[in-house]
Amino acid sequence: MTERAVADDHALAAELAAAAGRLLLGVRDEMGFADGRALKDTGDLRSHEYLMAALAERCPGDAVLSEEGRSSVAGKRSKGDDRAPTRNTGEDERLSASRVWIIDPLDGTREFSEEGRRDWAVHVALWERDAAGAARLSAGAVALPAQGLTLRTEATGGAVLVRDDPGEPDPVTAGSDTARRGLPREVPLHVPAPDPGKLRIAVSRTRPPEFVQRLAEKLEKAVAGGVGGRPPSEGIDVELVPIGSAGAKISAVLLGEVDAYVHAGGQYEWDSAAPAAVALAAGAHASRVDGSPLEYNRRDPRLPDILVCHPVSASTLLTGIGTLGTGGSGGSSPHRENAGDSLPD
Ligand SMILES: Nc1ncnc2c1ncn2[C@@H]1O[C@H](COP(=O)(O)O)[C@@H](OP(=O)(O)O)[C@H]1O
Ligand SMILES: [Mg+2]
Repeated sequence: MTERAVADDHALAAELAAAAGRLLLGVRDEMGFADGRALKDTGDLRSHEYLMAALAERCPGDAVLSEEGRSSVAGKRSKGDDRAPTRNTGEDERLSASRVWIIDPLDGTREFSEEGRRDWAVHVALWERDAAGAARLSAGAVALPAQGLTLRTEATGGAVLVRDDPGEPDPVTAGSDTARRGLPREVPLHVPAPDPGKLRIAVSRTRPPEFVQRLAEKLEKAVAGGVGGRPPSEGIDVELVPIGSAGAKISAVLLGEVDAYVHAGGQYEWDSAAPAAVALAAGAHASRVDGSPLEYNRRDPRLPDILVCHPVSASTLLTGIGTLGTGGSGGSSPHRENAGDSLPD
């Protein structure tokens, strides 16, 4: 059963992601950074509870898959908060639902707990199956609360960048965001093309896949097809850029701060659903590292690898990954489900 409580799922996703982001900034202010473990747990749990309650109120009847609602952490507690997390929709009900919200209440939990870091995010995505059975991510929003930004899909099919508060100087977002001040509150978001002959690839700060270094070396020597207009086999100047949070890395691609995000070796649907929805709406390439589509709302939520980039770079990166021989996920095939996925923080 589906009861629609809102006219615009895109606006709702952005509203909830941004509100959870404000809540998380408040948790940082309230707790400080002395006890990182407690800060991470409290942030995870409070954002989860906020989003679960908001979705139950605004979209009763929709299913929800949250990182923090997994049955495996049903007994998880945070210091100072002794409630168990609200559970996700049951698996069978979720798999037969036509609308499923896939949320990561705090992506980049580790960075959230480190003072001064801005690379953490809130992810809110909507997966829908239509009457003909076709499934897709239909809406998504990624809030970057410490950067004062939300990236979201919109009803007309594109994506927009929303600045939290264009008028007010914000000490947290001062720094590199100064140049953005004075821009309109909402601007269309289109993935920028890379500079010719250059590729900045975002990787995990703490778990960069081993094969990405080899990919960089391969691309620097020669490539099967040119990047950004550079002729084939000239080689590319590759820079690996460590950033925390899948949402922050994919946002960095869409904001032109890097040119690609490559990950393998473990991740879950909630880590990529919202940023992939926004990336696709912004005209980016987003796929598994073997080029197959990202699929969501499956029984097993592991989705261990991803490539996001401008379409002009996709074949070069996919070909480069393919020639490494191990597949992107560090095993015999990029599709190998890594039974050893480490549990997120
Ligand atoms: N090998 C792995 N196994 C499981 N999850 C992983 C993973 N590598 C990264 N992730 C998850 O992907 C998100 C981004 O990671 P990173 O910052 O290292 O790129 C994090 O989500 P959370 O912060 O929500 O736990 C992290 O837990
Ligand atoms: Mg995550």
